Amino acid sequence: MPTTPATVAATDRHADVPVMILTGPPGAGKSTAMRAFRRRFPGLIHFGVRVFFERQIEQGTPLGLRAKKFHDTKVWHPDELIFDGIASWLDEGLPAATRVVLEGFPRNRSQARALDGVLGDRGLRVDRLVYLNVPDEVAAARVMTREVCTSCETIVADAIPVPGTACVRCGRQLVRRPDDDQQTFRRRLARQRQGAVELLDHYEALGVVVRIDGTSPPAQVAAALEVAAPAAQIAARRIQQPATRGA
Ligand SMILES: Nc1ncnc2c1ncn2[C@@H]1O[C@H](COP(=O)(O)OP(=O)(O)O)[C@@H](O)[C@H]1O
Repeated sequence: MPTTPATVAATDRHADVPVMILTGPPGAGKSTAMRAFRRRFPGLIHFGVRVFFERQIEQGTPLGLRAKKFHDTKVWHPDELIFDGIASWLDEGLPAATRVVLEGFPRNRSQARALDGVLGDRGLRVDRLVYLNVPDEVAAARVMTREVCTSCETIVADAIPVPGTACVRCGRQLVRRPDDDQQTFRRRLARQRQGAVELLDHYEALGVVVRIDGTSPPAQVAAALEVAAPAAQIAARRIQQPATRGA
């Protein structure tokens, strides 16, 4: 898309909002680290494919209706649906956002390129990709004992899951995630590892990758994430570089 004065003005509106991707294998501790990170940065908007579409389904939105059949069959959502979701989420959240975090997304090079275009249309670009990594067996052990709250998304681990236990934070029911069975986990892990190679390659070429050891205690992971987070002023240089789609 050619850049005209009108599109430059439109895209520059969000030029000071830093964008971070937080990714890594299932069980690396992304959601846990994000809980601390969100508390630290008010005004942060946070996108995760699973949670975003679960909410859309609950609310019966047009995006939720499209997502339901993929959700029910545990099939990955098609890219077109995910990008429609991200675009609508960004357009709703950006006017009041202080920073943007995408968790567990994109998953491969083609999604990364498409994301760069969607962000570029809004004057944004990825300032940091944090890769939170753990060995496969650590990931497996964590995921097999993980329980999540049906209401506030608190995550509980390191205990033998007792279905029906109450959440310590809000008292609602804890459940196992439907995709946390051994077979689905192994499939997700293999696919994640495969996509990560080209994803890291893509963002390493842009000089934005930081790796964090997810086997460290949660407080240490949270501190490392805070250090890795892009500063708001990094984004200011984008004003000189109005985006062109697919560049
Ligand atoms: N640094 C950590 N050390 C030990 N256990 C952790 C750590 N971070 C997360 N966990 C636990 O591991 C499980 C997976 O964490 P979660 O944040 O849900 O991972 P992800 O979002 O990457 O799939 C959860 O049960 C969580 O409580």
